[in-house]
Formats: sequence, structure tokens, C-alpha cells
Amino acid sequence: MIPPGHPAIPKPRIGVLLINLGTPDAADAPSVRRYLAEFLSDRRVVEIPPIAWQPILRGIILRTRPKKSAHAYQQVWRDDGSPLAAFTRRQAMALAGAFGDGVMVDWAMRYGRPAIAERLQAMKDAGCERILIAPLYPQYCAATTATANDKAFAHLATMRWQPAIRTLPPYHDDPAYIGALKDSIEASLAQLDFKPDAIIASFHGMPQRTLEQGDPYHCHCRKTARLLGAAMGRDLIVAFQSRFGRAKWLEPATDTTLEALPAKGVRKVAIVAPGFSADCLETLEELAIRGRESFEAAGGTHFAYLPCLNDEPGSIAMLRSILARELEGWVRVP
Ligand SMILES: C=CC1=C(C)c2cc3[nH]c(cc4nc(cc5[nH]c(cc1n2)c(C)c5CCC(=O)O)C(CCC(=O)O)=C4C)c(C)c3C=C
Ligand SMILES: [Fe+2]
Ligand SMILES: [Fe+2]
Repeated sequence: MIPPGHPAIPKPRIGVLLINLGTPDAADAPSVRRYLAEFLSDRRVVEIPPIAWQPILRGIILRTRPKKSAHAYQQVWRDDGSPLAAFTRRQAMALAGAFGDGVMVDWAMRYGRPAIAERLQAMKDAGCERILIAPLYPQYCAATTATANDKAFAHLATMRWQPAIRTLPPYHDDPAYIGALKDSIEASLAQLDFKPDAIIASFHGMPQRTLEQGDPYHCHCRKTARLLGAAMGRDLIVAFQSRFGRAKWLEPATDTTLEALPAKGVRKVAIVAPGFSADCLETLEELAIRGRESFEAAGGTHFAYLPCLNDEPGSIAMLRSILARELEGWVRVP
């Protein structure tokens, strides 16, 4: 009840929930173990029946990988925490107020914290009757987009009175996204003290089988690279990184591509990761640190990792435009 004489405080009626993958709470082995246990138990990510997979996960992977991964996280950890969480938080903060007073913007992670259920509930409790769930993956993938939406709907399933829901579609070919990438890459290239012989667009890999089963992820990645290359007026080399497990993954692999280029006369490269809306372990450690080491060990002379869109102004303007389109009819975005 608002006490008499006090002006009514307008409640936000619409929520926008930015979602990214998730990250450990700290760069130590126990935190990484907790995070990997949740992530790698998701059946959208590892599509092996639990009866066969859980013994491998608990008996081998969670005994060995956390220590190695924690060491990798330590190399990229920031004063404000994990890069992925820090940039996602900054994106949400930069978008607060972007859609008018009646729209609250928050962020959550599919694995770890802040949890999707907790932030969705906070929106509902704040009076949001309509919520846009926005997994920040430009390229649709069941292992990323779908599982984020699944998790949100699992929490909605516990509510008697649900808010109305929309979900952000993939934006891999959206002119605003391609334009933001082009501007960001060209600004980064202008800062370099060398001219790259080639630019590599490295996307997170997926098992090859998922392409054969109809996941559009591979096609979305190729289309992004084609449109980005056309916008920039030069061809990009497409590669897939972060291979996990024994199955065949999408090819070519980023690491083997980097190792093979110097022998083909390509000694100066720039590498960019257009599928990641924020820098994270996979870009800052796997590409910028280990990628550079393997390229230079193979005879490369010049290497530059170009940052993701993160919370730079062009990125926020792009996110604002794609999110505003999904809010159409709910709110008039100024
Ligand atoms: C951008 C899209 C992503 C897809 C597709 C994806 C699929 C996928 N990933 C793994 C295994 C791991 N990924 C890890 C980290 C990680 N993955 C993504 C994004 C995608 N993954 C991001 C943004 C991150 C970084 C998280 C961070 O904290 O910075 C890891 C953990 C790190 C490690 O131990 O190496 C694993 C494991 C699989 C199996 C998969 C699809 C089947
Ligand atoms: Fe991953
Ligand atoms: Fe990795």
C-alpha cells in the first residue's frame, strides 16, 4: 500500500532479461568444478544419455579439468570478476533506461550466477507483466539459445500467474549486427602497427553431428562471416574453436588453421570472434594467448586478437535496436 499523500511510484511493467552462458564465481578449481558440473550435465550441451555420460563426467572430467581450466581463468580474471560476467553486467547497465521508464533491463547466466530463475522472479516481483528473454547469441544453437530459453520456461512453469513472454530471435544476419562488427573490427585494425595478410573469424565449435541433425548454428556462422566479409570488402577465413570431447567437431579448427597459415606465406594475422557477444575465457585465453603462441611457434610474425563487441557504444546501439524491435507493440521506444 502506498501511504496517503505519497505520489504513486510507477512500477516497471516490462522486463528485458539479457542472458549469456555463465562462468565460475571465482578462478579456483572448486568454483570451476561447480560450474562445469552444471554446464556439462545439460543434455542440450552433451547429448549422451546420463547413464553413460555422468560416470565419465564425475569420474574423469570433473577430476582433471577444473584445475587446468582454473589456471586458464586466472590469466584473464579481472578486478571486477570473470570477463564474461563483467561485460554482460556492463551491457545491462548501459541499456538501463534505453527503452523508457517502464522497462527494466537485467542480466542472468544459464549456468552459475545470477541464475535465470532468480532474475526472472525478481522481474515478476517488480511488476513486470511482459518479459523479453534475450539470449545474447547472434547465431542460434540448441546448446546455447535453446537451453537458455528452456531454463527460463522451466521457471515460468512454477508460476500460477505467468508474465507474457517473447524471446529474442537469432540476429546473425541483422544489418545492425553486421554493421557493428564491421565498425568495431575496422577501428581495431586501424590501431595495429601492421597490415594483416588474413583475418580469421573464429566461432565456437559444435559437434559435426548437430549440423547433420538440423541445428542451424553452422549455417548461421557461415552467413555472418559471408555478410561481414562483404561489408568489409575482403574475404575472411572461417574457423571453429574450443573442441571438446572425442566426437568430430565442425571444421576447420581454429588452432590447426593458425598453425598451418605461416607455411602458406600468411605470417601476419588478425583474429576476431564474432559469435561471442562478450570477451570470455574462450577468446581472451584460447585465442589471444594460446592462439598467438601456436601461430608464432609455427613461424607467424604478427598476431592481433581483436576484441568482441562487449559494451562499446556501437555494440550497445546495436543491442538497443534489435531489442527495441522485439518490444514493438509492448512499448513505444523513443
Ligand atoms: C558462443 C557459443 C557457444 C557454443 C555453441 C558453445 C558450445 C559448447 N561449449 C562446450 C564446452 C565448453 N565451453 C566452455 C566455455 C564457453 N563456451 C562459450 C560459448 C559457447 N559454447 C562461452 C562464452 C564460454 C566461456 C565461459 C567463460 O566463463 O568465460 C567451457 C568451459 C571452459 C573450459 O573448461 O574450457 C567448456 C567445457 C561444449 C561441449 C559445447 C557444445 C556441445
Ligand atoms: Fe562452450
Ligand atoms: Fe576453451
